[in-house]
Amino acid sequence: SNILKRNWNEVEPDPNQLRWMPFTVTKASEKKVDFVSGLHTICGAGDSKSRSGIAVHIYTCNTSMINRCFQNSDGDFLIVPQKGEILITTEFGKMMVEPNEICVIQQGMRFSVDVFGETRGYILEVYGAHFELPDLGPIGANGLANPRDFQIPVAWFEERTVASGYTIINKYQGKLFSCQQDFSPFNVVAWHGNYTPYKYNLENFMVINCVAFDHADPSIFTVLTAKSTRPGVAIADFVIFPPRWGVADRTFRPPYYHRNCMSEFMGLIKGHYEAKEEGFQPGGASLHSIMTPHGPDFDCFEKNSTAELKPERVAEGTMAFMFESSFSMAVTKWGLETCQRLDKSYYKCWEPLKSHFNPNWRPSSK
Ligand SMILES: O=C(O)Cc1cc(O)ccc1O
Ligand SMILES: [Fe+2]
Repeated sequence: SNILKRNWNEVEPDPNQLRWMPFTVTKASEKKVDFVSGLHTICGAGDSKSRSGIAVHIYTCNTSMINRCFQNSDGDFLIVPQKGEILITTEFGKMMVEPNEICVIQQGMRFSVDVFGETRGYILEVYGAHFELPDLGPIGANGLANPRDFQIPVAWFEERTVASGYTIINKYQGKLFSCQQDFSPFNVVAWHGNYTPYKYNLENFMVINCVAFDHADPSIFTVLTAKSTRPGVAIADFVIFPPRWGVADRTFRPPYYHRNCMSEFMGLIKGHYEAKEEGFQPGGASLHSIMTPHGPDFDCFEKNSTAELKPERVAEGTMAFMFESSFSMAVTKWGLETCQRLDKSYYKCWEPLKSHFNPNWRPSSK
């Protein structure tokens, strides 16, 4: 696997807007790749040793893990399947996780992944913090991701001897180690407590959006957050762009053009992202780094500069998401070179932008 080996300085920093075409899934007939051998680190920052930082990984695989399991000693994994469901066996039981669902496997939990064909997804890893629901503030008692919709495994065990050897793979300080034993580690008969893996279906997200004017900060779409010690500044937020109604008056409804103090790594589970109908594809990704300008492409800008502002469905049939972090992320050599999926013409999507500013325009007195 292409797990980050040593540091975040393998390649020169690149502040440009970056976009990746869908990451390649190797065919099983060419080469068998399982969840662990198909893990690739694309970007991140910080360090698991000081318990501070994050990493974003892409997994692409075609084969189940057989008599092997994985344990991450460095942090928690938030897994976002994009293609193919994954059956995760953990010490707590099993979870089937499909695209449009997400799951969290915390630090140290051993798990094995079965797949059922070509499989791809995204992983947000945080060192030294756990994911939690965001504070709802003035939203109050309920909304966004509700606790009732999180599912945890039912205890399941096997007492299985593996004479040929069962391999435990341990990610420790960014490197993979392995050891062998002659039995399955999933021999936990019962458990209690609340340190468990869990999954969540993104369809259950109770979307809150602007109903008067202006474009709400997408933090309103936060599903889970890994908080830092500074209130309001997350280590990382997992944010989604679900199907919803757009009704704002006197407003350019798509995402605004902006630079900001967060790194925005985006992926697409299905459909089209509202700010980029073309080019940003399911199974691909983009990274807009701290203070790097970005926003809708030319086509989106033109369409929405003249569109009549009637109520309309936004993002129907799609699910884009963002790993948003206060860390300034480095991109790995795999991300920039080895994967060969970098879209070198990404910047061209903004080149035709024209100014529509008319200094003589006045609000009409209707
Ligand atoms: O950049 C993006 O596409 C993500 C995003 C969406 C939005 O609606 C407002 C701000 C923002 O960063
Ligand atoms: Fe943004």
